[in-house]
Amino acid sequence: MASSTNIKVVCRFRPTNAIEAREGGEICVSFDDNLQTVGMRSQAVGSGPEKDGFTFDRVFPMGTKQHEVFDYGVKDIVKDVLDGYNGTVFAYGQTGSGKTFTMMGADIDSDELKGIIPRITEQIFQSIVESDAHLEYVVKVSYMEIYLERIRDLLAPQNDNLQVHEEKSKGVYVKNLSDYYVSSAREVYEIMRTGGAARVISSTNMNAESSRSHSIFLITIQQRNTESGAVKTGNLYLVDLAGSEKVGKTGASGQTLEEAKKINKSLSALGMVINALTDSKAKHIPYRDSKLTRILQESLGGNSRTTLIINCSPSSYNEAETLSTLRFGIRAKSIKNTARVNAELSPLELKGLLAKANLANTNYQKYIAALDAELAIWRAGGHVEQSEWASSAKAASAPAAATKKPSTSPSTPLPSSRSMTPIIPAIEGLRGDLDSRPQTPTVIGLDKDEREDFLKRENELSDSLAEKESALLAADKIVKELREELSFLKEQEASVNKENKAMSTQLNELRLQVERLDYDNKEGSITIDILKEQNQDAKSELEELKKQISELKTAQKDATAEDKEKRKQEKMAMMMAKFDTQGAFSEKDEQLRQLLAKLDSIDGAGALSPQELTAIRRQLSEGQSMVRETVDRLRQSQEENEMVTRRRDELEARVAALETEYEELLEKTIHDEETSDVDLAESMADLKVKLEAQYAAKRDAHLSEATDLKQQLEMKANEVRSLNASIDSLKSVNEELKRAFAVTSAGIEGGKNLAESAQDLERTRKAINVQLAEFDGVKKSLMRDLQNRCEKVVELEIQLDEIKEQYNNVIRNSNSKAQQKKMAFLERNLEQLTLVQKQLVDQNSSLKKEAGIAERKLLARNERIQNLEALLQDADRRLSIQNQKFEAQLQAVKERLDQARAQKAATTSPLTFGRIAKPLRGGGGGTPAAGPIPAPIGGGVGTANPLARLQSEEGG
Ligand SMILES: Nc1ncnc2c1ncn2[C@@H]1O[C@H](COP(=O)(O)OP(=O)(O)OP(=O)(O)O)[C@@H](O)[C@H]1O
Repeated sequence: MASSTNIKVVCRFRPTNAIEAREGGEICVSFDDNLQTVGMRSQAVGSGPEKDGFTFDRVFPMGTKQHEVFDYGVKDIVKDVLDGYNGTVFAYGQTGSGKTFTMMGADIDSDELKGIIPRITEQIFQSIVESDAHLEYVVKVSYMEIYLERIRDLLAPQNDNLQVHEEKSKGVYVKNLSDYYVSSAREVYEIMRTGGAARVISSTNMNAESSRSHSIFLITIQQRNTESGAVKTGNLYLVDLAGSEKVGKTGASGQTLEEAKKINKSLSALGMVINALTDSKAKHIPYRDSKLTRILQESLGGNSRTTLIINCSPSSYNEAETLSTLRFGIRAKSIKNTARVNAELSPLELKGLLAKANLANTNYQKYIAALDAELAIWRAGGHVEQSEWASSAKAASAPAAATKKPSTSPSTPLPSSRSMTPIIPAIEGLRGDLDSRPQTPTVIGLDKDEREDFLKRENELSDSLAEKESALLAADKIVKELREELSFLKEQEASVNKENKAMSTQLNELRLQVERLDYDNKEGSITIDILKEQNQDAKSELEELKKQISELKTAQKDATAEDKEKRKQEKMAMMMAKFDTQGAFSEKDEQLRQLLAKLDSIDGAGALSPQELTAIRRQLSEGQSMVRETVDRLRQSQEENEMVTRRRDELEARVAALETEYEELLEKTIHDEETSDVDLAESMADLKVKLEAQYAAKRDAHLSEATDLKQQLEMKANEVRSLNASIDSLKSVNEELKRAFAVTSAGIEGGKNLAESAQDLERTRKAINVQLAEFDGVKKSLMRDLQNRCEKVVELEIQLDEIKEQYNNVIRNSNSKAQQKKMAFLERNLEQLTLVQKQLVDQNSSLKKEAGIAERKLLARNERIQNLEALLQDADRRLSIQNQKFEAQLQAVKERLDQARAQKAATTSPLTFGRIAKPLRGGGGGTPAAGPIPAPIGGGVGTANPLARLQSEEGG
C-alpha cells in the first residue's frame, strides 16, 4: 500500500515577455529532444554537474499548451487522490514566471487557457462519473492564503489567523478552515473566483498581477465503498507559491519590503526543508519554521504524491532567477515521499480487529491469572522454578484457569530478565492495523506516547498562540482605533483649546475694556465732583456779586434820600410860588373892587343912593354866590384831589408791585442762572430787554400819568389861584365894604333910611363877614388841602423821578463805563463760568452717559461672558456626552460587527452552497450537477459518512 517515490518535478518555460524583449534579453535556455533536460548558456554553469543541464521529469518549453502540462505533469495525481492518497501540486518560480498561468490559467472558462486546477477539478468529477457504481465520493474544497505568515481563509476572509494542527488520526491540517462540498466543476470555479477575489494583491515592477502571497487550494475527496463500507480520503493541495525572486529585483519597498522578507522567509524555509530532506545527515527537518512548510509537511517527504512545477523565464534578463529556480527543482527532485492510502477500516476489518482484541484480552487475563498464582507462591515464601514462571506465551497457549503451585523459597529475587510490559502479538498487530497513518517526519524518534503528547501540546500551544495573536491583533486594532480617536480628540482638543484661547483673549479684552470703562467712569465722577465744586464757587461768586449789587442799590437809595427831600421842598416852593405869582383878578373881583371904590367915594360923598345900595347888595350877593361857587369848585377839586390821591396810591401800589416783580425776576434770573444751564448772557440780554420794556412801559405810563396829573395840577393850581385871587379880591372888597359901611353908617346917622340901610348894610356886612370867615375857613382848609396835594404831587413826581432814576441807574449800571466794565467782566466771568459749567455739565452728562453705556456694556459683556462660559460648559458637556455617545456607538458597532462577523462566519458565507455533503456516486450515474444528487445509503445528508454527516450538520 505504501511506496517510496521521489517528488515529480516538471519545468515550464513561459514565452519571453515584453519587458524582457525591451531590456534586450535573449533566450538563454536550451532543451533536449526528450524534453527532460534544460541547458543554460550561463557562465555560472560553465563547470560542474550543471554543465550538462538540469534534468527533470519533464520540461515544457515555451509555447507548451496548458493541456500538455496537465496531461504530462499532473493528470496521474488525480487518480491517486481519488484512490485515497494525498497529492500536492505546487508551482515555484520568480514573479511573472507563469505560476498562476500554469495553476489557474489565464481564463478558467477557456478550454485552451484554463490551468491545472480547473483541469484537475474537471478530471476529478469525470473520474467520479467513470468510477465503479459501488464507490461513493464526497468532494469538498477549501481555499486559503498564507500572507505575512498568517493563514487566511479565502472563503471566510474574516478568519485570517488560522492555525496548523496535527493529530495522529487526521495528520496535518488547518484548524477551522472552512470547506465547501461541491458536486460539479462549476461550483468549484465559483469558489475559486470567490476566493481569488479575497486574495491580497500587490503590484510590483515585475508583474502587475503578481501575488505576494502563497495560495493553497485544497480538494478533499472521500471515497466510500458502499459494499465493504471502507472509506478512503485523499487530500489534494494545489499550491501557487509567491514569487521566489530576490527582494531588490522587484523594487519592492516600504511595507512591500517587509512582505518580501516574510515571503522570502517562507520560501527559504521551504528551501531549508528541501535541503534537510535531501541531506542524509540531517536529523531535523524545519517544517515548523514557516506556515507554508508546516502545511506542506506531508507533501515534502511525507505521505503524499507530490508534483513540483518550476516556472522559469527563458530570457537572459532573468537568467539568475531561472538558474536558482532550476537548482531548487533539482534539489526538490531528490526528495522521497512515502505515500499511503488514507483508509478508514471497513466493518469487516473492524470485526476482525475486534476478534483479535478479544483474543488478546483473553490472553492477558490468562497471563494475569498465572502471574497472580506465581505471586501468591512467592509471597507465601515458596519458590517457583524459572521454567515454571508465568509468561505471555504460556498464557496464550495455556487454558484459562491454569494455576501454579507456589514453591517454598520466597527469598529468591525476581528475575531481572522478565519483561514488565510483555508484547502480545495480537495486540501489537491490532496496534499496527489501527495506526494506518505514518509518523510525520518531524516527530520521528519520539516514542508514540511522547509523540501524541507532543502533538497535543503543540496544538494547544498553537491555539493559544493564535488566540494571543488574535488578541494582539485586536489590541493592535484597538490601539489603532484609540490612536485615531486620540488624534481626533487631540484635534478636537486643539480646536477647543484654540477656541478657548480666542475666547480667553476675548474675555481678557473684555475685562480690560471693563477695567478701562471702570477707570473712565471713576475719572468721570471725579471730574463731575470738580465741576460741582467749580459750580459751587461760581454760585458763591454770584452770590457775592448779588450782594454787591444790593449794597450798591441801598447805597444809591441812601444817597438819593436827602436829594429827594431837598428836591421835594424846592418843587413845593416852586409850585407854591406858581400859585402865588399868578394872582389875577376875576371880573367879579374887579366889580367888587369898583364897588368898594364906589363905597369909598360914597364915604367921601357921605351918602349912598338906594340904587347904589341895591347895586352893592347885588354885587355882594353875586360875590356870595361866587364864593359859594368857589367853595363848590374847591369841593370838586378836593374830590378830584382825592381821586388823584387814590390814583397815586394805585400807582404806588403798582410801583411797589413792579419793584417786587422786578426783584423777584432778578432773583429768579439769578436762581435760574445758578441752577439751570441757561445761557447767562442770553438771559441777561433777555432780562435787560424785558426790564427795558417794562421800564419803558412803566415810564410811559408814569409819564403819561405825571403829565395828566401835572395838567390836572395845573388846572387845579389855576383854579386855586383864581380862587385865591377872588378870595383876596373878596377880602379886599370886604375890607372896602367894611370901610364903606363905616363911612356909610357915619353918613346916615342922621336919617332913618340911612339907619335902616346902615342896619341892612351891617347885616349884610355881618353876613359877609360870616361868609368871609367861612370862606377863610374853607380857604384855609383848601390851602391845606392844596398844600397836601401839592406835597403829594411832589412826592409822586419825586417817586417818578426816583423810578426814572432807578431806571436810569439800571441803564447806567449796565451802561456806565465802570459798571459796564464790571458788568462785562462779570458777564465774561459769568459767560466763562456758564461756559465752563455748560462744558462741565455737558462733560458730566456725556460722562454719565458714557458711564451708563459702559456700565450697560459691562453688564452686557458680563452677560456675554457668562453666556459664553455657559456655552463653553454646555459645549464641553455636549462634547463629553457626544464622546460618550460616540464611544457607546462605537462599542455597539463593534459588538454588531463582531456579531455580524460571527454570524457571517457561521451562516452567511459568500457561497450559498457547499455546506452540505453531496455524495457522488461513480458508475456513470450521471453528473451530480445535471440531476439530483444520488442518494447515499439511507438517503440525503444523513447517508454520508459520519464525518461528512457531522460537517453537514454543522453546516446546516
Ligand atoms: N506559458 C505562458 N504562455 C503565455 N503567457 C504566459 C505564460 N506564462 C505566463 N504568461 C503570462 O505572463 C504573465 C505573468 O504570469 P503569471 O501571472 O502567471 O506569473 P506568476 O508567476 O504567477 O507571478 P506572481 O508570482 O507575481 O503571481 C501573465 O500575463 C501571463 O499571462
